[in-house]
Amino acid sequence: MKIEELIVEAKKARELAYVPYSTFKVGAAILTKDGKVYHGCNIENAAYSVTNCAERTALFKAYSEGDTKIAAIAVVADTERPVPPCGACRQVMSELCQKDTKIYLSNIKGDMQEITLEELLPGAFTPEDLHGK
Ligand SMILES: O=c1ccn([C@H]2C[C@H](O)[C@@H](CO)O2)c(=O)[nH]1
Ligand SMILES: [Zn+2]
Repeated sequence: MKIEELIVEAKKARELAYVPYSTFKVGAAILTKDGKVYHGCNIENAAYSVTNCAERTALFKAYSEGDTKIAAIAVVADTERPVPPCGACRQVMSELCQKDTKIYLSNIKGDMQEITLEELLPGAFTPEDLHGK
């Protein structure tokens, strides 16, 4: 699957965003190494802090189906620059994506930025830190 196609899938996912509070729709699409696509959108709540971002929705969907090998993730929102994931998503992506996972940030007007996990969250807290290895 081409990058452009994965971004189209992220745009489709974005249309399902549940955003009554911010009205800010975000979509994400994951391509697994087995060739499956998972979609994710942001899902808000009247108790604002339990909102789930699009990136985490997509990753949790893949993991909860046993698909943990992530080839690529694309994220899209209607932003001036390619949408930057929030800190919580950067932390989750640093653990649930792999070193070779391709990460594509994009926006509705068609800008795209490819970024690495290390660039997203340098010095992330890792399972190795937790276990003192
Ligand atoms: O990369 C991002 C940035 C923000 N949001 C969501 C969270 C909230 O629903 C809305 C406004 O912050 O956008 C995402 O889903 N992904
Ligand atoms: Zn986030």
